[in-house]
Amino acid sequence: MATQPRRPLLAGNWKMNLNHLEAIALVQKLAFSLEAETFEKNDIAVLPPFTDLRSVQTLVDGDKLAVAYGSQDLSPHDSGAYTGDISGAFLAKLGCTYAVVGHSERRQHHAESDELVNAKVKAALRYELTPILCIGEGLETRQAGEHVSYTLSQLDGGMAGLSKDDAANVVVAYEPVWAIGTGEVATPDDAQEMAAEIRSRVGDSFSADVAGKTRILYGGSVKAANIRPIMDQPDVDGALVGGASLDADEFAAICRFDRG
Ligand SMILES: O=C[C@H](O)COP(=O)(O)O
Repeated sequence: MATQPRRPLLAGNWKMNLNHLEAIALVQKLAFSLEAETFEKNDIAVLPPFTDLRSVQTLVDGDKLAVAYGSQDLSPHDSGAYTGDISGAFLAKLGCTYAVVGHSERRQHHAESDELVNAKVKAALRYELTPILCIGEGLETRQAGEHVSYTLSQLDGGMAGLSKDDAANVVVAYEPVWAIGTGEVATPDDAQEMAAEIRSRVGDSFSADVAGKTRILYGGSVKAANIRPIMDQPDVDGALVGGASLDADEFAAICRFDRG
């Protein structure tokens, strides 16, 4: 296996789970159960609901924790008459490092198009938030053998119009929809196939240098028991974890992953 130049990222997407008090308890337990060496080798992040972010910020700042945090979405706009939306400016002020963009649940339940996702990627970058751009095919698309073209089309749409510098700051999360919350985990070969395709397309669209820097995560039913063979794939640089990130001990075990 080739030497990995990219720093692994293990990110826990809590989705619409855990209130701000539960958030404090989980982040405390996570941070204090992980060893310093885990934070030295891997980037660890939690992605709570918006309403938890101020509490997480206060905890992380107050106790000088090495856990990063971010949002699950953001507005494509900076400010104004957009009732219910949250600006990247607000998230940056709260100390967020990351913003998830284009999660399949937003694409499904909020009809988010590639154009909107692209605008959100750009909004995150305007505020120096690292977008975690989610892409991935549904079951029918995979069964039709069109998963590569479908997923790369989402990648092209999400990263359209970025400069090379901005593109290098995007984290791409490949999340096959059929593996999300289903217990159906993609095989390590599936994850590697798509991660390699994504890296290759980033190289074609931007440059080999950008492709070499781009972190590509796998997401979909990741648990401590199945992360190793997925993370052993040369183009997989981490995981976007849903359900298993709601349990501090389980997520800590995932975070301890060592690429070796
Ligand atoms: O963002 C996380 C993914 O949707 C994966 O969720 P899951 O680990 O519960 O399958």
